[in-house]
Amino acid sequence: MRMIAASLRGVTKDFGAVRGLDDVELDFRSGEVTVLLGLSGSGKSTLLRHLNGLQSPTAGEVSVLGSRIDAGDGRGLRRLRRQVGFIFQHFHLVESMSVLENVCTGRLGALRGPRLSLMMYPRSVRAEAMAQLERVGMADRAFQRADTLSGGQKQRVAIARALIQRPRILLADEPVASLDPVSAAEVIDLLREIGDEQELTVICSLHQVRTALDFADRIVGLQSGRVVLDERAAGLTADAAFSIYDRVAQPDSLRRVPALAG
Ligand SMILES: Nc1ncnc2c1ncn2[C@@H]1O[C@H](COP(=O)(O)OP(=O)(O)OP(=O)(O)O)[C@@H](O)[C@H]1O
Repeated sequence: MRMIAASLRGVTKDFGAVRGLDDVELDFRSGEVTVLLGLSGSGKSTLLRHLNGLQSPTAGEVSVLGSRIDAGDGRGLRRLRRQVGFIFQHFHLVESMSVLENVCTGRLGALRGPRLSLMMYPRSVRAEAMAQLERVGMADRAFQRADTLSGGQKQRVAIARALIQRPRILLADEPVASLDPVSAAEVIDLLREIGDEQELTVICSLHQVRTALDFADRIVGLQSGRVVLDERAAGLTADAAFSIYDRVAQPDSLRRVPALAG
């Protein structure tokens, strides 16, 4: 029986009059790859941000690795966050820094004081950053500036930066949305391989339904902040997965907070 790595209990998130998440109840099992599907605005990013404490729920509880991430003090939150890697659509690398230094920044949370250059990182961190770059196939680019890389290469570096944190959970918010199909497939394959090797709990939002079915162990479909589908990927047909998009009405059907609805 797999442990629960993270859970949301009755999580609702309101942004003023807009409900971003609506009574979400989910457990994420350790070592499992879950893909979040849903239209733009359905709440995928909001859900991911709740799992690393970037956002707090309006109601409900979020637990990560056995601790409440929504209710901890600053120190507890930082400790938990170190175990949760985050990969973004637009990579969020420091473009003017070398690839190697970008990866080293993934360790900043565990080091005291600022690091103004690569040589200010301990040798052990630099060696580990290089090992992570080897793992993602980017070691030969270590001393290049990040802004000289292609999108697929940047995402590999961003993965290495997340891995140097030694996370137990890896969150990925549309990690291939900015990539060409070949680079996207390579990045998805890499995430799956690394997830399996390191027994990471991976929670990833995607817009590519067929890729999601190949990549994931489990598919969660969101619609206007609600979970409308929660199935093992292996038992799910593409038609059933696509149906979460069919069932949605017009984009202006964003659910309103009842008390404020006109
Ligand atoms: N900081 C915010 N302030 C106000 N509204 C927000 C904020 N963040 C999200 N929302 C709203 O919450 C809802 C869910 O947004 P979210 O970004 O989670 O959707 P998404 O499924 O990730 O969309 P996409 O696929 O475009 O990234 C949307 O209606 C969005 O406009």
